[in-house]
Amino acid sequence: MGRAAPGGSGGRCGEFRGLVVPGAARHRDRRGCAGVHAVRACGGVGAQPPAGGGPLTLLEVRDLAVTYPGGAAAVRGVNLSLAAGRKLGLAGESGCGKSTLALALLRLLPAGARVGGQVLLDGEDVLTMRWGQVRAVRWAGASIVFQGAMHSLNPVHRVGDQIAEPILLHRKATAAAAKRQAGELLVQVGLPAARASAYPHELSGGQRQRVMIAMALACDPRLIIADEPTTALDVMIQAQILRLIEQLVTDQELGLVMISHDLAVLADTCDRLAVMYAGRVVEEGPAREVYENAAHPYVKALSAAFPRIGDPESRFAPRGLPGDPPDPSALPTGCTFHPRCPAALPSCATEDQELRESGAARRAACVHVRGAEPGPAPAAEDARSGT
Ligand SMILES: Nc1ncnc2c1ncn2[C@@H]1O[C@H](COP(=O)(O)OP(=O)(O)OP(=O)(O)O)[C@@H](O)[C@H]1O
Repeated sequence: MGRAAPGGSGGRCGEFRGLVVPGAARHRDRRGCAGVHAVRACGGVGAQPPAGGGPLTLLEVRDLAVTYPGGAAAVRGVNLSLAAGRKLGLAGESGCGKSTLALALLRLLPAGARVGGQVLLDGEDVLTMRWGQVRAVRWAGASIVFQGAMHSLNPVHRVGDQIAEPILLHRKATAAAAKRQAGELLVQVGLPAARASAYPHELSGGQRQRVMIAMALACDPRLIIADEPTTALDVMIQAQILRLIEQLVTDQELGLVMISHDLAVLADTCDRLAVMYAGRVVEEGPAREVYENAAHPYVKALSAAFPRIGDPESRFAPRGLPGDPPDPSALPTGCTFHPRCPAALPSCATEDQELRESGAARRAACVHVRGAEPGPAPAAEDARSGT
């Protein structure tokens, strides 16, 4: 494994919420900067467009691996690709490595975590950028919305000030301009601008999550990473927040990586779905197809665990998956799912499986999937056509 992660910042606002997508040819800017020059002026670094002149892949994750001190292999060889304006869902049981992957994308892992592979944002490898460069470009390219807004917002600062802070820091805006923009952002996420003067405890859970989304949008990112953004919310508010995120992604042509343990939510919200088990992606493809017709036994079991409207059997008796995910510091040999797999063959205890084609723009890592030879992740453009 490669590099040790620099110390993660647990700090608030300007310290921890984003990375610029450098050289963004189509970078939009609503608040003071324009185009690639603006990205540079705001701290970004330039990247050349692809030689063939094809569409820019917004995010490309290559062979990403993360091991925590003590040997927990939390992410193992993950490849993902995302184009602007597309939504990728990342699912899996608790402990399968979803949040670790999200933190690795933004170089927010705790000190001591070992990271290997590449995280390319518009072609620039975030993992090899100088630390100062990463800090310099945070917020304006990619930003993250964490679950549990109450814990992410500072309870003693007004929400408007918290939204304005990254604008002040990274846009070098005046206090008056940052305040005005914070109000505009609140309106954009469906709250009155006057709520800027509220403290977090004066808002409902759904309103706080809207504030978090406003903060994530503060510096015009091109990529949003939403880690369980609706976990603590009731179903009605959850639906509103999901629609809001979807609308923002579509209207502003952002890329979205949404993390959830809830396959049904991801199938509803995202174009593509990648399901992780024990640190690896075990199935990937068009979201609704993967959810409704999974190829991997783990994904089949996971999707059967959710009740479906119109399917009385599943509605009244959603099936669980016996057993627990393995300890990432003592993974089983062969296919890591084999101890729990209802379809395991004797060879699964010794032979690992790589992702291979399991249908149009679909891949799964299972001995029962008899597709083409294992290959790289579909390119962003394939991902577009696969939905
Ligand atoms: N700082 C850490 N040090 C050591 N191990 C860690 C650390 N953070 C996470 N892990 C381990 O890495 C594995 C993956 O954890 P991670 O939080 O990424 O999973 P997850 O899929 O996001 O789970 P959840 O859905 O519960 O948030 C787990 O086994 C966890 O115990």
